[in-house]
Amino acid sequence: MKTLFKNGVIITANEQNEWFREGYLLVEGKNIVAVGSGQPEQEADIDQVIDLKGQWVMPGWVNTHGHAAMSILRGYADDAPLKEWLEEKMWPMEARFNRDTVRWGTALAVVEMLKSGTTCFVDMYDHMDAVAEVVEEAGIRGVLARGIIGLCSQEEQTAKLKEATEFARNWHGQAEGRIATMMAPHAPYTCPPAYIDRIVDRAHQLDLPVHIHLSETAGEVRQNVSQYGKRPVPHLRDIGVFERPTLVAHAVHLEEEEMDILQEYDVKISHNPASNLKLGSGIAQVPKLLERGFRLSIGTDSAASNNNLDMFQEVRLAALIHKGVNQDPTVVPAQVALKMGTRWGAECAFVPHVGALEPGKEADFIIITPNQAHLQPVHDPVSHIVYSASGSDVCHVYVQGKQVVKDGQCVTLDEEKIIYEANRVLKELLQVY
Ligand SMILES: CSC[C@H]1O[C@@H](n2cnc3c(O)ncnc32)[C@H](O)[C@@H]1O
Ligand SMILES: [Zn+2]
Repeated sequence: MKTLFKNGVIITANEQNEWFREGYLLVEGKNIVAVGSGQPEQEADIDQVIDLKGQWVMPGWVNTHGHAAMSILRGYADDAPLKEWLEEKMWPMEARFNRDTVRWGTALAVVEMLKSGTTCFVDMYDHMDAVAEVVEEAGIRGVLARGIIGLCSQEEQTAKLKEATEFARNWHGQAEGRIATMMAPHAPYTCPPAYIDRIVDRAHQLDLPVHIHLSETAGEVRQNVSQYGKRPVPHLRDIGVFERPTLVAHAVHLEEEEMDILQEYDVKISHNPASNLKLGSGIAQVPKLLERGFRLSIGTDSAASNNNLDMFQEVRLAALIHKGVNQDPTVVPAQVALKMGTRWGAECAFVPHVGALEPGKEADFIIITPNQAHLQPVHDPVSHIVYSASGSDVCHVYVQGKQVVKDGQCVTLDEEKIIYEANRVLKELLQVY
């Protein structure tokens, strides 16, 4: 099946740094087969032609860090620092989560993400079979890992590792290739070094990347130094984590030598500005990292610390906050922010076959209607996407060439039922609490 999307404004961060052009996108099955300016030379063998009438087409956002099921806890505990928020609020509630809680919390998050233009998300959580089933049904793309907290007995550690391994093995490549898996020790402060070593060994055996929280707060860095005599980056390097392709979340508190190490091992970074602000964790040194050549990505973290999953808002924040902090409006320009949310996001999530509109990539893209007061007049669509648009401007979403959002509504999931079920599972949680 070949579908031609014509008369659009094609917006993408390509390697030539051409940002947009009036033209067309040709999709065959799962893949983009042609992108061009003006009209295609011939339409003879095309099955379906969609006239975009000037609408904007861009790659779907890649959200490189989150915990989807925690949307159940959105607004449950605000205005607390990470340690207290985790230990006194999140972990006691999560201890009561079951497969059903995770299923409906994740479905709620996936509807929110798809409707706001995210076509791929990275997720670290528990009951991951339920997450993978939602991904399969929704038609979204997911890079999924069973998050492992090792503050428990040897027996429990072994059981968690077995579960993570089975999940990673069973689901990698499933859902027509839309699911990829990783191994995810939660953080250096929740996993003893010997346990991280075992998890990384398993990642080697399965040939999978590693995903881990890193240096989110100054407190955890201090704890790492007093417990292990090293800051978290050399600590993880010495355990051997970075011998695997690794994606770290946050990376707020880094010294120059730690940046050197991350660069030496080509470690990928997910920048989570809203969560870092809301939990009072700090602000990552994004301009410095970009200057060093890191191809950074952006993540929302969970709806319990953000408190939404709209990548337009996250990308806008990433573009704005560093200008203010550094008193320099030239840092993180709109084009770089767009790359972080799309092409570089895909690289950091180890799905380089998406994240851009070019032949050879899979057809994960979104369509935005620019005929709205807040998106007019148009000097530069990239500017409007980063600084003016929001998730509610997304009309249509395609993943692997298949439409999953039509006229702003998710066509693969039943939003009304999901909202009902999410409220039901929350009520059940609160009753036993
Ligand atoms: C073991 S599943 C994932 C685990 O991570 C917790 N979590 C959520 N947000 C954060 C964050 O910003 N830093 C560290 N850990 C976080 C979540 O509550 C789950 O327990
Ligand atoms: Zn997290």
